[in-house]
Amino acid sequence: MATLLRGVTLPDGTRTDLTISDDGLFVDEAPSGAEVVDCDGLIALPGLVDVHTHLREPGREDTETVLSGSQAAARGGFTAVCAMANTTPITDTAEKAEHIHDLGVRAGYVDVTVIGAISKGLAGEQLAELGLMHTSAARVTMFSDDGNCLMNPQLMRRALEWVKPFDGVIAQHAQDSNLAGPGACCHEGEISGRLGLGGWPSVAESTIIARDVQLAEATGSRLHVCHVSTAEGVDVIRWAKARGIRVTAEATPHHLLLNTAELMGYDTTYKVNPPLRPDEHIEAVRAALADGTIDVVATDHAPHATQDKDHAFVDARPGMLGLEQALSVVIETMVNPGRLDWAGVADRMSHAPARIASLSGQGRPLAVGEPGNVVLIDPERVATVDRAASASLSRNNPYHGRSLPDPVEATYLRGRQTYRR
Ligand SMILES: NC(=O)N[C@@H](CC(=O)O)C(=O)O
Ligand SMILES: [Zn+2]
Ligand SMILES: [Zn+2]
Repeated sequence: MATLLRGVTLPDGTRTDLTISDDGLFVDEAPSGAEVVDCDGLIALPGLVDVHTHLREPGREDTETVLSGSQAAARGGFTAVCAMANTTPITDTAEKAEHIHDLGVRAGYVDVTVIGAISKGLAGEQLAELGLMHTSAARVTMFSDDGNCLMNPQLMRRALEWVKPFDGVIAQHAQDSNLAGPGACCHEGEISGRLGLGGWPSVAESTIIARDVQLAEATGSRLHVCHVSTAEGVDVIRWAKARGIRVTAEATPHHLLLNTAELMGYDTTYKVNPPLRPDEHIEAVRAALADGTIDVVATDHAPHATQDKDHAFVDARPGMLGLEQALSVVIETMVNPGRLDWAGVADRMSHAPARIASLSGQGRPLAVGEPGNVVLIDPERVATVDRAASASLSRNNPYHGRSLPDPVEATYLRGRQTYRR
């Protein structure tokens, strides 16, 4: 059915009517019989795009399926997510990529784009079927061993060379475990010492980024840096961009809001890779997102079962949820303090991620002739996060009990409503 969003405010502040036709495109005139939605006080953003989502299907459907993760994404205002390759089995062949692509189409809540593994089995030894995954029906353009850092520089170089002809991108989980203390699970510093937890120094991140941007320069290929969490990492990316190296980077909501002190109670909800950092790093990440050194916000939505989190801190699985509160955290940390305006949010959470993932029908302007992908938000609304009130099958929500913006009123994927409060 056609939809008329009456009196909605665009990211640039202008007020207008937006109409989406039956066939899912923005059009000039509302056909008779269009559903009219009163958008007084609401802002329309282009549907959000997440370049870093963990759906756990196949393998751990008890923690997330393509369907449940897609529903969580729609609730968070997303119209597209990119599904990471560290499922069971690993997404390292064309056939496995097509399977996940099909599940995404069948679910129908968001466009699910498949990220392929760089190395077979994420083992870091041999390249996966990069070319075949790209030419498959899944049209994979982004590859990542996320969960593991691709350590072998030779393999990294080859992967960058492989994807260059089709302008693919290699996404790196930059974390050198050779620099980590035994059982590392906390930022290396005062708190890791007090808690007796193994530490990840910030240079474990920045030294890998430094290596990889130089390989990207040497090959002329595109590198994307996952979950940048350190001031040193930001500095290297800023240097690389100034040189014209083709590097993009993401920040997660949790690294924008939460600091190392969350670990003081040994609550394993806060165990994540890379670890939560002290305030000076959070400030560097926020500043980099504001000035564009970090291109996008990506959730790193990482669902885990309670029984996989209910362990001593060192043994619990790392990762936390992100899809449903990503925009809330960006409003709290970037918009409300005046560091990003709504056009900036549209860029960091829709336009730029769609460009990185080569999604031609996503991240487009809210304009006649474009696909009707849109999220309606109430910028004033605030609520207490309840981990039980979630479309995700997992409950490792790090924002549980916090008062945060609660903006998402409705999400439309090519004109079809995929979420309504
Ligand atoms: N972020 C995490 O701590 N965990 C992720 C993997 C990853 O993003 O590295 C997961 O798959 O659970
Ligand atoms: Zn990672
Ligand atoms: Zn991840």
